[in-house]
Amino acid sequence: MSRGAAAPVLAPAPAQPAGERPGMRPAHDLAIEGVSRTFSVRGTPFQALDRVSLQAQPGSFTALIGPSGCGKSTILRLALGLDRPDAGRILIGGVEPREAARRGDTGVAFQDPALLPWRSVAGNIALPLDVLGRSRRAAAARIADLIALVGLCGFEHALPAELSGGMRQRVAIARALVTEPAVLFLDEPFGALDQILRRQMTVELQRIWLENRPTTLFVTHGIDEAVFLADRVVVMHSRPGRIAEIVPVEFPRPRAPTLLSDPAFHRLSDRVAAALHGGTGAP
Ligand SMILES: Nc1ncnc2c1ncn2[C@@H]1O[C@H](COP(=O)(O)OP(=O)(O)OP(=O)(O)O)[C@@H](O)[C@H]1O
Repeated sequence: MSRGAAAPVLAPAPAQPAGERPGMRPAHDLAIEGVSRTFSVRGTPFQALDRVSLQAQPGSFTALIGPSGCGKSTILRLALGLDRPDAGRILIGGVEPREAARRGDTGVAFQDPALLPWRSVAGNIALPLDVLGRSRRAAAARIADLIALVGLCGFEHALPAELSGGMRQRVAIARALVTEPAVLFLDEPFGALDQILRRQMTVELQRIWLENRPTTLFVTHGIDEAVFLADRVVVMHSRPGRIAEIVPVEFPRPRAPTLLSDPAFHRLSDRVAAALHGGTGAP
């Protein structure tokens, strides 16, 4: 579905019109429909996901938060076509995840940036193009743009060992964007960073996302970063993994770092915390 098509049920429209640049591919919608997944753990069935349904409108930013083991990464693995659901289905722009991945319509960054140590910054960013058999030369301008976008000008030829943790994570985000994905998946991309860097990267991610506006599903344990970045926070509970509540976030964009100390921000964060802890608000 192209940007501007009729809105599916759950996702709110992005607060501002998407800032498309010439040549950018339009964002796709993401439809997770009644997805269940049971694993076998030492011969005993373990239901990781129970009928999870979620619709994300093109260009929307959804944060997914929940206790450890509630199935957040499992949802991402299914949406990336790395695993298959037992029931239900996932469609990305109307096609199955494996087909979307084959077309380069999905991009992903994980907590561990997993850069190839022998490749430069530019070489690591180009990796998905190599995997898809696309010309790196044709994408040279795109790679240079991404290096500027993530603030790494001057480090094009640096090796991962020569970068800080935050710089490596920026490379991973640029790599996730190199195919101009219509849907971007981020699995705790700042989970390994210290608190100060994590906050800086949260603000940076907003800037990067506003440039491209891919439909984004952002998995995090951080309530602050979920509320700061997202159009809505999807709260999951575990055993079995399911959606407990969806909290809309209506602060206008771009959101300034001062929002983090705004009483309205704290009220919303408290609401997410209460949903997370079963309505009790207990830590
Ligand atoms: N391949 C697998 N085989 C068996 N069990 C699995 C497999 N993958 C995931 N699980 C189980 O499914 C549940 C959900 O795992 P998942 O990694 O999706 O959780 P999560 O919410 O991402 O957790 P965290 O926040 O700790 O990363 C866990 O109990 C996990 O042990």
